[in-house]
Order: sequence, then C-alpha cells, then structure tokens
Amino acid sequence: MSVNLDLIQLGILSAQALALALLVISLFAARRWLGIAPLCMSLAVLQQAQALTGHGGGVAGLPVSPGAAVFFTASLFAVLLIYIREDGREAGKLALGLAVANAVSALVMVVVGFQPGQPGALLVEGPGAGEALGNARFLLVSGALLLLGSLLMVAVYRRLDGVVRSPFLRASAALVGVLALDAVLFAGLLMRQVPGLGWALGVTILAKLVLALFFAATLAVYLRLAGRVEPAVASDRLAGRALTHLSYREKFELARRELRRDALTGLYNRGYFDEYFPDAMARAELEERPISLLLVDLDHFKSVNDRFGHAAGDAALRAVADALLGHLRPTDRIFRYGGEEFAVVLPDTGPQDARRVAERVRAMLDMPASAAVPAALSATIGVASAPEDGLTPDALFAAADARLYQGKREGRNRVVDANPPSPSNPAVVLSIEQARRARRLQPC
Ligand SMILES: Nc1nc2c(ncn2[C@@H]2O[C@H](COP(=O)(O)OP(=O)(O)OP(=O)(O)O)[C@@H](O)[C@H]2O)c(=O)[nH]1
Repeated sequence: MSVNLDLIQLGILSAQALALALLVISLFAARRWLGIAPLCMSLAVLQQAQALTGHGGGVAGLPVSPGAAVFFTASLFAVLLIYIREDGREAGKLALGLAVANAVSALVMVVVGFQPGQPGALLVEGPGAGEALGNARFLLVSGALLLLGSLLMVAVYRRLDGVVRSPFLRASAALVGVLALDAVLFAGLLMRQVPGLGWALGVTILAKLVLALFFAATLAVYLRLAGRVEPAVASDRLAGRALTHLSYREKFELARRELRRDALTGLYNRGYFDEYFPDAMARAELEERPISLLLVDLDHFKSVNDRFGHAAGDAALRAVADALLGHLRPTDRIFRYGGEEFAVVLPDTGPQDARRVAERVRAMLDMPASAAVPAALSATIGVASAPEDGLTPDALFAAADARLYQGKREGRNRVVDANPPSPSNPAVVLSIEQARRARRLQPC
C-alpha cells in the first residue's frame, strides 16, 4: 500500500499547521483584552473541522486524514500553552470544555442525522444518517483522547520541570509521547477494519512526530519572545509594573524562584539548601556517584563592617558571590548559608577533586582591597565528601562544619578536608558498603 501524498498536499498541511499555531498564539496573546473565550470557542469550532477532515476521508492510503492530526495537535498545543503561561486548572478547563463541546456536537449530529428531510436536517446539509453517525463517533472519541492526552501531556511536562531546562525539549517530549499514544489508541478504536493497519499506523506516528516537533518549536519561540516582553523574573525596577501584567502562573513561578534566592547576593538561600542538599545526596547515592560539600566562611568579616560600614560589607559579600558564580561549574550549586558563610555542593565530585576546587576557591577569595571590596578578604573552607565522610546530609554537613572550625582554629585562610582521606582504612570502606546495603533494604 502506498500513500498518495504529493508536495502540494504537504504544502497545504504545513500551511495549515502554521496558520493554526499562529491563530492559537494570537488569540492566547490577546486574552488580556478579549479574555480566554475567543480561543476556547475557536478551538471548539475547529473540532468540527477535525471531525470532517478525519472522518470524511483524506489522503488515499491513510485511514485518517493528516489534516485532522494537525487540528488535534493544535488543540493540545493550546492546552500546553495555557498550562505553561497560566496554570493547570485553566488548561484542564479548556481540555474538558472541548470534550464536552464535542459530546454536545455528537449528540446534535445523531439527532439531526436520524431525521433526514426534517427541518433540523438543515444543520448537517448533505451527509446522511450514516455519515452523521460516523462524525459523531469521531467527535466523541477525539474529545476523549484530547482530554486523556492533555492530562498525560501536562504530567510529562511537569515531571521534566527542573530535570530538562529547555522548554523545547520538554514540550517535544510531552507532545511526542502523547501523540504516539494517541495514534496507537486511535488505531485500536477506529482503524481496526482498515487493511494494512500496521503500515498506516507507522506513517501516522511519523507524521505526528513531525507535528509535535513543529508545535514544540513554535511554543519555544513564543515563550522566548513573550519572556522578553514580560520577563518571567522581573527586575526590582520593573517588578511593580510587570507583576500587574503577569498571569497567576507567572507570578507563582516568580515567587517560587524568589523564595529560593538570597536578596543581597542573588545566590540560592539557606531554605533552598535544606531542600536541595538531601535530594542531591539521595540522587548521588542512587546513582552511586560521589558528591562533595564545601563550607566557605569569610575570615574576620566583622572587621570589614566595623571599619568600613555595613554597606561596604554588603558590597564585599556581593563581590564574593559573583566570584564564586564565575569560578564554579554550572552544575555546582552555590548557597549563601548564613551571614558570611557559603555552602557549595559539587555533584559528581570525589574528595581529591573537591580539595582541588576548594583550593581554587580559597585562592580566588584571597583578595586584596579593591574598588569592589574595601578590605583584603580571605576564607576558610571545610570539605566533606560522600560516601567517604558519611551517607546522610547531616553527617556530611557535620564533617564539613567540623573541618571549617578546625581551619579557623589553625589560623584561617586554609582548606581542611579529611587528611588522610577517610576511606584509606579498609574498615571504613566496608562500613560504607554495609550502610548502603542496610539503607537499600529499608522499607520506603
Ligand atoms: N555587611 C553585612 N555583614 C553581614 C551580613 N551578614 C552577616 N554579616 C556580618 O558578618 C560578621 C560575622 O562575624 P563573625 O561571625 O564574628 O565572624 P568573622 O568576623 O568573619 O570571624 P571568623 O569567621 O571567626 O573569621 C558579623 O559582623 C555580621 O554582622 C550581611 O548581610 N551584610
């Protein structure tokens, strides 16, 4: 079996996808003035077009017209867009609304379809009872699949939040997964009688994959452009003005991000350290990878405040934060743990490398007075690594803290780690293994 899909049809389909993406984005962007109803109503109307193109035949060799898949994907795209820029509730309302609208349309078609020649038949001018029934069934099924697909798509997108940074990759994964599942379900429900199903299914999945990537790319471009117009994290100066224009979801994201940050330095704060560090350690243990913690404390910082004033002390803390940010890997997390104390989590880093990083940080913070820092600075650093120094966040923190204070006692401006390294003793290595095994056996 072959598909007679020529270049002109491909061109029409691409234009259809582009036009729908632009329509959805324009109506979505205009929601501030028009409300969300025009987008929802337009999508509800497009469901009819989807049923007509889908059920009313299409490309020879394919049981369902690719045009219907474009309409379907555009609806999913709208749900995802609303989820990202508004919230899950609003996205759920749209998906449910479309499923209900489809069910009502299906009912109307059935009623009208069974009254040929009656006044009501004018509503479906043309198709007879059989075709009206087919359309009704198509609408019901696609409404249900849209609802199911939306739930799944949002769940996948949410699951990848914080794991995959690129919105394009997240949206692609969510749309590809849902569309592939949709193709399989659709095949099971509607295409059973069609010969050559497996082959047609393959083509359908491939086409949906291309569609998913197209809509994900459109979404990423829109988010980037919209982000420029309405920055997700507003600057202090803009905050008042921007906040009034942000959606609830954007305000929530902004507040969540702000909650994790220290206001003075912009680094992550102690609250987020308490949330992040146990997770990072659990991940490291699960993947059997090392992880290290540096506790960095500035030396005699009180004298900076005392001699130059609190504002100069603040400027010095900001300079230290910038220096740390500039010298560590993007995967390392830097926290302002307390006043002049910083915590640095180094994933995938064992004791030797952690020592090297700590030495580099210490040398970098051994700063003479300059325009940025009013007095010479230095720092003492305590280093601890898992699994060698312990397998729990508390144990690792306590080890790094004890070494930091040892460094202070021994004269400051130094790095203290386990020296000699803890696992040099085979008994220690054994006890780490035993602790790991015991933890794995514990019920969740
Ligand atoms: N300017 C400024 N100073 C701060 C801030 N937070 C804490 N500090 C100051 O940091 C100083 C910390 O003093 P101490 O805990 O005695 O430690 P230290 O003087 O650095 O001495 P050692 O740690 O023992 O080397 C205090 O003077 C705090 O006021 C802040 O946000 N801004």
